[in-house]
Amino acid sequence: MEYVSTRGAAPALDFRGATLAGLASDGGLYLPREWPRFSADEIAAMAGLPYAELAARIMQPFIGDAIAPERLRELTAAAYGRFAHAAVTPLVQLDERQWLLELFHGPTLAFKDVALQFLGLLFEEFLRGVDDHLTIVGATSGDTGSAAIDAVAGRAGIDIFMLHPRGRISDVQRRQMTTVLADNVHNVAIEGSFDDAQAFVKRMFNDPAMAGRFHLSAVNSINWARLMAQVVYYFASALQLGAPSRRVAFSVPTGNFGDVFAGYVAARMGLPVERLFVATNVNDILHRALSSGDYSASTVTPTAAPSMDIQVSSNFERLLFDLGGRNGAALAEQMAGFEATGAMRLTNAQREGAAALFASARADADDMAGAMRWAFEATGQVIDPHTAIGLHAARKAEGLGASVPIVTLATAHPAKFGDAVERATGLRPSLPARVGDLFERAERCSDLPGDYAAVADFVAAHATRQA
Ligand SMILES: Cc1ncc(COP(=O)(O)O)c(C=O)c1O
Ligand SMILES: N[C@@H](CCOP(=O)(O)O)C(=O)O
Repeated sequence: MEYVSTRGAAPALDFRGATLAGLASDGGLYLPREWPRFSADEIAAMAGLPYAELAARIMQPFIGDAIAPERLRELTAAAYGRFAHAAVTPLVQLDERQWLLELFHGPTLAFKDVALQFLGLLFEEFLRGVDDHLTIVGATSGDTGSAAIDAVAGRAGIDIFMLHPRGRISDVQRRQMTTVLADNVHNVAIEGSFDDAQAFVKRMFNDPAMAGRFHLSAVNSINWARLMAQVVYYFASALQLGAPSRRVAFSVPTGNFGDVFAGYVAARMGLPVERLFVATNVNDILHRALSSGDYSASTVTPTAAPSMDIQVSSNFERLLFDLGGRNGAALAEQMAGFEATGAMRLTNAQREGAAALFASARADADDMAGAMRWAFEATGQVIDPHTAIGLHAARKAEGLGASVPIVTLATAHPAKFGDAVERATGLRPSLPARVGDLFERAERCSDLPGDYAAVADFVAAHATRQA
């Protein structure tokens, strides 16, 4: 399988190249040249497969001959063997129509583990026996950071630098990163928002002084391999609910548009997805873009769902590229306009294409707390604030046939956001034993100003090997 950049100017790469590169050299994001498709019979034949086997089946067409099928099955078995639930991503029924897809049974309690446990193994696989060293630079609003650090801490041939916005993530999220003291892990708290951190990361990939000197790589969802692994749980849940004979809708708490784009990919591969609900908090650029075509960033407002406090959604570019006829030059121009002014309008083709599958909803603080309360009081489920935003959208969903179930992606364990859950429900969820004595451990983190040069100097000073 060949991968092309959304901005059309970077060289096409194979799966290994796209995974190790992360971001394309023209500033674009890699996508497969075409979508592999499964027939209804092929999808039906996947029903009942163990998760690791299903993952290998779904991902093989994207990976091609970069990894042999037997080896891929070994890697997925190792990645998903670390999950605390035998089903890996179990489904829980809330009422006749509403379901939760629990994605937080991995080591760091958020959906990011599903892709990052696998990506850590992929990096190791691709670096084995070659003289190479990766300098991973990432940005996190709380969950990607801990999942990526867990996946690569102590691995040979890798340094990881993880930027988070100081004071804007929960204590559990921060400690899950800063208490990992492996030599190859560097946590950096910057002054500013997640968007600032993400902008520094992207700038570094396009800074010859850094990209020419280090083999930079990405663990954020700008890396295609992240999204590919997230496609699997759409298939897993839909199959359990009767796909391919039955259509299924999903409601996805959304920030960087990675998770919901994985749902779009599942639909392009043949999964009968009736609708994808893009659920945002008050940082609602995606809701505005999908409902009125206005993609304009404003200041990030801190909320009780901090992982979704995002205004510049990296993966939206992938959707605009795919819906806009895959014209890299036109998209590069559209994105350059956005980068210069902070605003852009979707074209008619992009709006109409999106409207065929996506709908959107925005939840404010009361909506979010209300959904947490409803889940607890009506169904006995304690859910986290991000999941609550998805559930709010799912419960408001209109225009779906009576037989269509709605699956809300439960993206984080409620104990990661204990204060907000307790405020809404009166119950404080306890941390699962697998995260250990998080609050007893020492922390290590460097504070930096919200300044690109300071971040680049820090990475250059601490990276252990140049390219
Ligand atoms: C708990 C949680 N829910 C939802 C999201 C949004 O996912 P995405 O950025 O893929 O849209 C994130 C962060 O990405 C998150 O950490
Ligand atoms: N919510 C994320 C933000 C980064 O998203 P990613 O999926 O692009 O890595 C986080 O928790 O860090």
